[in-house]
Amino acid sequence: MTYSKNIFIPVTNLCRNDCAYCGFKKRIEDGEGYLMSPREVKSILDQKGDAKEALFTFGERIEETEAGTTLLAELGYSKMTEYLIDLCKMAIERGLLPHSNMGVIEYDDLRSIKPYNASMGLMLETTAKIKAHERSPGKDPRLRIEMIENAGKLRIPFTTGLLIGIGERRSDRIESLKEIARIHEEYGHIQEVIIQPFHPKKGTEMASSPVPAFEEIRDVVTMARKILPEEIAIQVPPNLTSFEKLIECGVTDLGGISCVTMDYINPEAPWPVLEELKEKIAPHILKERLAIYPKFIRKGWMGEYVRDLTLRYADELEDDQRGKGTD
Ligand SMILES: O=c1nc2n(C[C@H](O)[C@H](O)[C@H](O)CO)c3cc(O)ccc3cc-2c(=O)[nH]1
Ligand SMILES: C[C@H]1O[C@@H](n2cnc3c(N)ncnc32)[C@H](O)[C@@H]1O
Ligand code: MET
Ligand code: SF4
Repeated sequence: MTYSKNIFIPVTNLCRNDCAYCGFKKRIEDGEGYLMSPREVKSILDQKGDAKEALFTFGERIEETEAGTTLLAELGYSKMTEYLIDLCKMAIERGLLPHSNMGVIEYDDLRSIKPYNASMGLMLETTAKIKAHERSPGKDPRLRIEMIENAGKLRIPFTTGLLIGIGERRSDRIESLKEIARIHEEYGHIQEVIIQPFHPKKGTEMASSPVPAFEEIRDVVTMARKILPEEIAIQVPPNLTSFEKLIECGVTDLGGISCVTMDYINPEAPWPVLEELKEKIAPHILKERLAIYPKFIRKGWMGEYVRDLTLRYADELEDDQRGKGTD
């Protein structure tokens, strides 16, 4: 069972979309929306401890909102990708491998940030047209599929996944998994697929929708293991699932775990302590990995500015894990 030691940087909670389940997105008008300044980001990066990954998360395309454009301009940028590049440079200088999830962005934007990232992510969520996405143009499955394909064309090691319990049917889950398998067959860049259960958030439209039953998550994981090629890891978040009971169905990864920052998307769900994780999965072994999987390190698919750091960390992990076998 693998995991990545990360720190979570929620760069902005402004967003052009409005997903009915999301408690992360906030509005300037309500006094809760923000765009972090470089100084704020720096202060999080400086608390990194032994983390090796910086997870940059965003609401989508804030340039398309008036408040977003204004706040970016105040920092001296006209595009979020330009700002992200500077944040990635800060992370790399401090020994962190960037993994960015900006939501749906254009091919040229993706290309511009690739050199500064070890890997990137975008949840497909579902191929179905659902009510929870009716105010979210960026959740059109065609756009998401296109972006995941673009990442493949650019040889970006990629994380995607399904969000379970947002109004999709079982047949939609199967179709979504088959779609990811199809894309991977063409480009070979998917390193992991997250099976993420919906968790209700106070004050959102889906605040009283039920969480998916454990049996449903187990069913999706089991189908994922059958539909996806063996080389793709299946990830479940350890703070939202009984991951130890899913090992037999094919879960091999717990994603990013932070000792410093909380899960800003699911703030009500604290990260488990590593020692507890180890006990829970025994006799299986918990093993640290990087934001980019070994296969893609061998292929040299990381961005050029994270190459040296990636190789150094890969060596270090290999040395640590030889003999010891754990940690
Ligand atoms: O690419 C993504 N990575 C997500 N990750 C990152 C993921 O866990 C790891 O950082 C990747 O596995 C890196 O390879 C999360 C990490 C958290 O700590 C909390 C939530 C997420 C959610 C996502 C996500 O939606 N997309
Ligand atoms: C970072 C990822 O978190 C997921 N996400 C957004 N809102 C929720 C929620 N209420 N419960 C679980 N996951 C959520 C989205 O799929 C996003 O891509
Ligand atoms: N807004 C992006 C998405 O939904 C990134 C994470 S959600 C806070 O895909
Ligand atoms: S889930 Fe992502 S895209 Fe949807 S509203 Fe929240 S931040 Fe925006």
